[in-house]
Amino acid sequence: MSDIISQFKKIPTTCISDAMQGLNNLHPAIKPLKEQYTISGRALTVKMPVGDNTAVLQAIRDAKHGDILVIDAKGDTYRAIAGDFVVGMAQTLGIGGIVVDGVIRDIAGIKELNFPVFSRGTTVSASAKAGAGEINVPISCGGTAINPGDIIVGDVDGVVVIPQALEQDILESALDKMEKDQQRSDEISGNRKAAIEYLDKILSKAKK
Ligand SMILES: O=C([O-])CC(=O)C(=O)O
Ligand SMILES: [Mg+2]
Repeated sequence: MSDIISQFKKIPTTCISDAMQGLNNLHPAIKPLKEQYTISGRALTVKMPVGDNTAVLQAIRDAKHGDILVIDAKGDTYRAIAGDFVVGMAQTLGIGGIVVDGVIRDIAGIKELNFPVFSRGTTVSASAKAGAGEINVPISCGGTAINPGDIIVGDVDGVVVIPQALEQDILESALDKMEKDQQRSDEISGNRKAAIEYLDKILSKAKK
């Protein structure tokens, strides 16, 4: 895992989101299949028509080790973009995780694989393999623009996208935010006097 990818992996998505003024998070309905799943890697983007997962298979075939498949399935919740067989192949070929603005199926089998999938949930019906779709093009996923190579970080709170051109600056601000959050908790949590002082300070500033 490259250095910047492993550094982002240690930062909660909430701090990364704060470093981007809350602008680049996917729709919060896109959640990990298991709470403990985390992902951090570069986006291999997939644009597919509703109900045709050919481009997902192409992306799995072409992915580099550690890539995160980010799939624009238009928010469709009727046709699964993959089940345990397709997800198993993604795992076998070294993909780092799957994020989809859509749904999956065979979730008992996918949970057994222990492979991180973030989706809108599950369904029963599969997609056709009709040959449409594109990979490695700019997409919109969960209401957010994503370009191939952007950094994707996901955890129990959701998924954030770090645009490639800004990644070093965002890393620094997110690390700073994480440290400040920790300091604030250490000083204030469980301390009644410090909590009242903190609230009074924020409230008086907000009401000016
Ligand atoms: O084959 C598909 O597209 C979906 C499926 O059931 C699997 O991957 O197990
Ligand atoms: Mg299946």
